[in-house]
Amino acid sequence: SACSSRFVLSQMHPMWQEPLEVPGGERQSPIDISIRKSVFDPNLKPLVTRYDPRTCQQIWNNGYSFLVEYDDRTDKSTLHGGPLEDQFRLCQFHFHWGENNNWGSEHTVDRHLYPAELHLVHWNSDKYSLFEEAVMEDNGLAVIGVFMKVGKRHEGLQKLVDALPAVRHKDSVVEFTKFDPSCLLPQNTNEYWTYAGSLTTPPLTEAVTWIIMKQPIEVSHDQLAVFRSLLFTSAEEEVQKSMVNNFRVQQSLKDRTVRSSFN
Ligand SMILES: COc1ccc([C@H]2OC(=S)NC2=O)c(OC)c1
Ligand SMILES: [Zn+2]
Repeated sequence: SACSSRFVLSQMHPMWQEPLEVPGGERQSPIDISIRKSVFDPNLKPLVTRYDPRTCQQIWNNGYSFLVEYDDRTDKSTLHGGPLEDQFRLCQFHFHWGENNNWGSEHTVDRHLYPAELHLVHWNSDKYSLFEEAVMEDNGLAVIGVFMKVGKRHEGLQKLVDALPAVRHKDSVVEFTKFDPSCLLPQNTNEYWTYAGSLTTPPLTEAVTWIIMKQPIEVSHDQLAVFRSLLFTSAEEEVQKSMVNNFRVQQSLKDRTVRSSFN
């Protein structure tokens, strides 16, 4: 699918150096979400996700995370509502995690770190015709962030976990079909925070309307351990590096307000 835009991601390497200045740099992600500083907005609508598992295509290890990629050539898997004015098309989801269960998420809530964070990536198909176009526009992307905490095994995630050994190395791809990503959403999707932000890896473009779920999902310790068995490095490289700590450091809120859909 277009949304992986291989040229961009392939230039990344695990410990990419943070660029000192990002063009604009007024709305960078991730951030710490301060509950008491967020502002309740009663006009925020419920989120509406309509995902068709038949659009699920493959899993790709891009050397920074692993992406589950969807066919985004038609409006079959979509997101609208919440803070969004337009309809957005699902193109991929991926995760960020740590080397242990003490850290790994990109966003934090009152400085609380989760062991991992899921990103469901959508682009504005009302205004643009390709992910590559949308990624350069300030209303181009909508990413749903879901925190993951260690607890009971997540049955829906297990199908994905079982496929990961096939994409252990950077640039490996495996067919992966009929997966409904709504099974990875918490049961309550009406409580979320939303703010204007950016991609958290190069190109770091300030194109993302963030929708961060208040309720985390539970996954087991063993399921997270399989994430950590992935490698940043390709099969040819002599020194293999575990794919862990693939998260960006927190960015300044600057002149932004985080809104909440709940009081
Ligand atoms: C070119 O496509 C990209 C590039 C980077 C990211 C990073 O930004 C966030 S958010 N997570 C990431 O890993 C991306 O995710 C939507 C998509
Ligand atoms: Zn991400």
